[in-house]
Amino acid sequence: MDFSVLYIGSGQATWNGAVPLAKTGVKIGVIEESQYGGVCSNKGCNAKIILDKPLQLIDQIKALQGRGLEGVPTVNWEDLMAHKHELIVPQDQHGKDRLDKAGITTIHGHAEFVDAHTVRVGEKTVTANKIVIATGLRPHRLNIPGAENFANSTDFLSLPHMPEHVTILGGGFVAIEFATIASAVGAKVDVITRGNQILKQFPKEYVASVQADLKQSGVRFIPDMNVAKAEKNADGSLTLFGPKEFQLTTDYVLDATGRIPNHDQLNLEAAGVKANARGIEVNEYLQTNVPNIFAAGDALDKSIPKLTPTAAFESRYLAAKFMGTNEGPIAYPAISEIVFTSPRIAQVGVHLDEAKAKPEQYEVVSASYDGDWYRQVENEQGAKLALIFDCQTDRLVGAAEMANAAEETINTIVPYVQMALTKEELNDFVYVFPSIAYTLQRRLPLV
Ligand SMILES: Cc1cc2nc3c(=O)[nH]c(=O)nc-3n(C[C@H](O)[C@H](O)[C@H](O)COP(=O)(O)OP(=O)(O)OC[C@H]3O[C@@H](n4cnc5c(N)ncnc54)[C@H](O)[C@@H]3O)c2cc1C
Ligand SMILES: NC(=O)c1ccc[n+]([C@@H]2O[C@H](COP(=O)([O-])OP(=O)(O)OC[C@H]3O[C@@H](n4cnc5c(N)ncnc54)[C@H](O)[C@@H]3O)[C@@H](O)[C@H]2O)c1
Repeated sequence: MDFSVLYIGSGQATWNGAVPLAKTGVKIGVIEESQYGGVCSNKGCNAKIILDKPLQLIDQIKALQGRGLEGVPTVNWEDLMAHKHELIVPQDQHGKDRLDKAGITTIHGHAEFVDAHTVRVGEKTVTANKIVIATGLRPHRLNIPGAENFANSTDFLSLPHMPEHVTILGGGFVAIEFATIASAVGAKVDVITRGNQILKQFPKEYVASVQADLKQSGVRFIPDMNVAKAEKNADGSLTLFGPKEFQLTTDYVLDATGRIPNHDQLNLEAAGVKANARGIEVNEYLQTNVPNIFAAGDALDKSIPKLTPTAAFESRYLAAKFMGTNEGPIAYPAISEIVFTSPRIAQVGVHLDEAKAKPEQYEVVSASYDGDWYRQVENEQGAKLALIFDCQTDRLVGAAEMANAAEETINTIVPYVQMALTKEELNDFVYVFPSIAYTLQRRLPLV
């Protein structure tokens, strides 16, 4: 065999585990058809946050107008994009260097199964004892006439100039994060959804508040609309058509209707690996129905969110399994997630809406930060936190926050939920002061 372990794909689901595994002397190969490091490093989280962060700063500066700050900076999208390119373009090479340095063999090209131990890349075939499918997702494209004129998230993240009028299809993460960015940069933004709810996995109350803020800043939401076709006009604009004579002309359409697995291009049948429209089917050891073939990351059919930290966790789990240091099934910790709106919404563990629906099982301790002196320093209005306790054990099982720094608060809470601390134990920490985490402790039920 050419390799002990062969990974297909080089994203978070691969390198987090492959690098430490290679350091133990295991012979590893990685096949990547596009950029090393995968979506997050090259066309996902990292690029998005570079474009988002300065816009969040502007919001914070706006909140302090007349309170010591005068004048609001304007965004120069072209310069911001150049800054993004400067940081993101080298990621492909960094991704390859990381693998090279660990002694991993990299192969650039499209991988397809020949059989359960053999993979073809162009003219070449390679063999391995174990194979990990970590091929991720690609943008879904609406199946309607004219959809070839729509942009996807990768296009938006390299948009050279912000169009005057941006229309976004979908109400998930990409749709709402990119609507936030486009609107803050000054575009007129429409968000068209086939249902009437956006960001379904986040607390309804917080989502309604963020949506109201977006509306206030000019974003127009068009719910319950299935766009049926698009036509390109002579001036380059696009006209969308829908039922009940719906018609909308815009400069740019972003198709943010989700992401689909790449496994349909792997010739899985040759290896006999089972998969469905959601991803590769695995057991609790991330093993497919073919014993020497495993899968990790976004490529999986899984119920937990398809995110960078979950892909990285699965990658490390598989490496530990291959090293023989973890023989057990995968045991996911409390999962946290965030949507980068302004303010952010973040959560960990049991979801707030589920807790509210089951008062006999969960106690919800809600707190508003309004009036909190440290939030007044930044004049932040409307920030909210909810802590969720299990009624029987009195232990913390979840939390949600809507605030500018929600990522930091929720990260502070992640270990508490993971360790299922009691209210008393939550008070046994001494934080630096003044700080966001200290503010959080002031919101705990016993204080
Ligand atoms: C716009 C956007 C923003 C995001 N923001 C966040 C965020 O803020 N926080 C967060 O946690 N997550 C975010 N995500 C999700 C995150 O990027 C993914 O969960 C993560 O990248 C999954 O890693 P992965 O290794 O499973 O897959 P990927 O990163 O998709 O890697 C799979 C790799 O496999 C390669 N590949 C596929 N098929 C083949 C083949 N046949 N042969 C060879 N190579 C192949 C692909 O080229 C790709 O490089 C975002 C995603 C997008 C699109
Ligand atoms: N902050 C973050 O962690 C972050 C940010 C961006 C993306 N991501 C990840 O990237 C992935 C993709 O995000 P996304 O926003 O593309 O997908 P998504 O699944 O979050 O949202 C897709 C949206 O498109 C709608 N939709 C689906 N099919 C449709 C159709 N035929 N017609 C009209 N609307 C349709 C859905 O109702 C939903 O509102 C997710 O796995 C997400 O976890 C995460």
